[in-house]
Amino acid sequence: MASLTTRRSHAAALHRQAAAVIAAARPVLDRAGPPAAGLPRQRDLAGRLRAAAATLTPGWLGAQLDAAPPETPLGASFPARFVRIGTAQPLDDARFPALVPLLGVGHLALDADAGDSRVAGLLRALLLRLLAAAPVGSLLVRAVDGAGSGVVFAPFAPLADAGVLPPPVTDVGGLRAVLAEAEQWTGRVANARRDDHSRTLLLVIASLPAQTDGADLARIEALAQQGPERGLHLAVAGWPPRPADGSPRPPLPRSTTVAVRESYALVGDPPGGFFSAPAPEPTATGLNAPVLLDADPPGELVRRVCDGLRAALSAEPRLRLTDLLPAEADELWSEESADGLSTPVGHDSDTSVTLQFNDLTPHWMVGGRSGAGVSAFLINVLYGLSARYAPAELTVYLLDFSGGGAFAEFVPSDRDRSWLPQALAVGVECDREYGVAVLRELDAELTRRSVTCKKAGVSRFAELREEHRLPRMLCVIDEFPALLDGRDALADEAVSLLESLARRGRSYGIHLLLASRRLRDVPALHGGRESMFGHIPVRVALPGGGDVLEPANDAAAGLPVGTAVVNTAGGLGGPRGATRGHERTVRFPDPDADRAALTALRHRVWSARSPEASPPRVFAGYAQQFLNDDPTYRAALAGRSTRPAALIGRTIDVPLSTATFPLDTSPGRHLAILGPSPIGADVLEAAARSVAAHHAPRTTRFVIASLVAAGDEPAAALAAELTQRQEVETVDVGGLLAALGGTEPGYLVVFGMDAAGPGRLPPDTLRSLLRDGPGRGLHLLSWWRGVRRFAEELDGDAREEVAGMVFLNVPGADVSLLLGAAVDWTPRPNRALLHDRHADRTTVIVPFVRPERAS
Ligand SMILES: Nc1ncnc2c1ncn2[C@@H]1O[C@H](COP(=O)(O)OP(=O)(O)OP(=O)(O)O)[C@@H](O)[C@H]1O
Repeated sequence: MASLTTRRSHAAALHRQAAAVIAAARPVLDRAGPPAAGLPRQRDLAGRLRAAAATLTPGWLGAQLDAAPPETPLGASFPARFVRIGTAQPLDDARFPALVPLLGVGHLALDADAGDSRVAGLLRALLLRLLAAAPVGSLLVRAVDGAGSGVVFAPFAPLADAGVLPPPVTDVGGLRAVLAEAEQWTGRVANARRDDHSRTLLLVIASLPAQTDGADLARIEALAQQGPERGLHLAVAGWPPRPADGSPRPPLPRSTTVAVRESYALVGDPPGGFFSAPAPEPTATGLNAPVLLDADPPGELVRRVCDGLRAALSAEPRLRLTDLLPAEADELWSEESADGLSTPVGHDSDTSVTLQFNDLTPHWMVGGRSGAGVSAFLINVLYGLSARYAPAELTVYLLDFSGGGAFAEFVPSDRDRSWLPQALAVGVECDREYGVAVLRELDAELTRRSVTCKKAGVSRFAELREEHRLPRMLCVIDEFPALLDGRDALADEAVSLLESLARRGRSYGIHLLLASRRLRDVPALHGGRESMFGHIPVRVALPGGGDVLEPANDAAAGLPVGTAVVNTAGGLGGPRGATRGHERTVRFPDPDADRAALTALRHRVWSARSPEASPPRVFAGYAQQFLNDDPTYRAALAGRSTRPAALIGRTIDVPLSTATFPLDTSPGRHLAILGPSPIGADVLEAAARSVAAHHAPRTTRFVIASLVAAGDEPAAALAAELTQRQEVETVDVGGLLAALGGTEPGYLVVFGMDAAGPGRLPPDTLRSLLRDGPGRGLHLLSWWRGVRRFAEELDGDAREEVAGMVFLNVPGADVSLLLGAAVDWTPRPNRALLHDRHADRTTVIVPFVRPERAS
């Protein structure tokens, strides 16, 4: 980047030049008089205005973009006080470029949004001119495209990685994040010494997102009011917005307005000035000539400029992951964790910046907008730690709620069998239930360690380590706010577990690394020491992640991708300009750019594991579960089981234990699977097969009936398989009615029992089977497609008569009604709710499905 002094003197020269041109143009305009002054004079005037425009908008700022591509080098025409937006055409044969003042002066507001292709084209032309003219890296752009899902800015996508123009935001949440960043930006520049005033933020709004409300619009207006002196400028399409509540919005403060008409546009007066001559008084008439807006620049030209900017920006040497790892020659796992864990997270200039998980800085929180590199930062930290600390020194739990699958590389897969030996449990696309199960496990470990500490009479982990070789434990939770979502018992439990770990973890070597891209949704982030976040001293703000810092700390405003503000004092700021020992801005590497090194390191670490090491326990939210893979089922098949039980699926806990429903002799020990989903047939089939496996061959019998088409195939397959081990009878509805009154021990397995027809199941027979059957070893396993039919057949006594229920796609309200208690359940694919009335337990499970459903 050119030195500040050179740039400043270049800017001053251009400014002097521009002032001279304005001075020269004024008498020309003054002499011109009203447009009726005669055609030759107007042609002459247009000629002189063309010449003035050439001086005011040199290079990219005024070039014809559709003609031969400009050869002008990038970054050569700043400051861009004026920029061309089109061609004014007072007469058929008299034209001159239409310029508006923008950077350093005000804003641009177009009354149509980018749904009008001319507006979209103009925004792209404007953006191209400004990006190409500005010294590389000095102009940062934030883009909003509510109606167009971001397509307006698609040609500029290559700039995202360079940090110049992150992917456009398209919803109201994104708009608010961008506004917050712009507000921080204006605050930052207001506090800055003049030297810091070297970058400009341009906010381009192609269209406002749906649900933008009055408060958002007021924020845009306030930014427009304060922006020009503070390095913030706006180009807003679709302003004034059409009022939803009937109150019209005023023009955007300090802006040049452009009214888009059928075949041309009208340009209003620039902020603080008039186009009309001051005779006798200037009047606000705007530019007295229709303007053809600049057309969409050729894609090839945009590509060339973006590539040029990327190349220029990457001229600064990029950090590589290997810069954060121990030197190749060093042994793996050479560090001890008694006093803490430490790893470099990036470089501040040439100096490596190291962070620690220790007594002083026990927990970290990372924030950034989506796409800002949150996953990249976490991956760097995990590789940095796993190269330095052996599994005996460090164990990690990884929970990913972001849906990004960033931790998938740490678990074995078909393509790569390696895993991270320090990882104990990994939740890929987690459920909250799984997250809470992991936190419970950590909390239990914390309690165990506190007892050990008491016994040993010590209060610090480092002292405990002198007696016991315990590893430090790190729990990384990507998108942790997902755990706190919802106002239910699970969210309450998650909060209290996180609080307990945040408060007490430091003394017992248990650490949290929390990350999120939507921290603005988390209340109490700055609630002081009494809040859980008050116990998280290390704050890492990536681009758009200023929320992790104290509200008055604006250090993260305008960070490009690949950089982060690292603060070890809970996000606290301090006087700008003063050296802040607790806060550094670092560059960090993109691990994706170094895939080969990453894979090599993972294999090295994996190969160094102990021969007894087992892979981490993995919970993949999307993974289906099959009875044949279940350890409890296998044990039953091998004769290692005691009591008969129906196996329904896998519980969402750390070991993924089998969800079972024991079938003992208590009245009501029957299982009803409820919901229209055809998975009901799968669950019933698994339940029946697993029950059969619990009995020695030829010691029980099954009566199987399928009353619905969706049950025919599973019923036939079940019958075929069970016949090999037990006595099996397949019956139709008549046979079923007879079997209901039977007394022999065994199992009635009914697919689609609701289809027996209203009133066909004799109530007394059914009730006596439900009550007395288990005592005689007779159980009913059934799938009902509708909860209502089930409740009707059982005459309102359903929950008394049938102790086990599995709910599939049944709404939470219906479940609560049936169970007579409020239940927090939202039906979703690959999940079911298992209720065992006798055990007083209701759990979310992953139900077993038939192997044919494997996806
Ligand atoms: N240090 C870096 N320098 C340059 N580019 C980077 C850097 N870190 C990450 N990136 C790039 O930024 C993009 C987003 O990175 P990453 O997936 O880590 O972000 P994220 O915040 O987790 O995003 P998401 O919300 O999509 O999960 C990727 O294309 C990545 O290659």
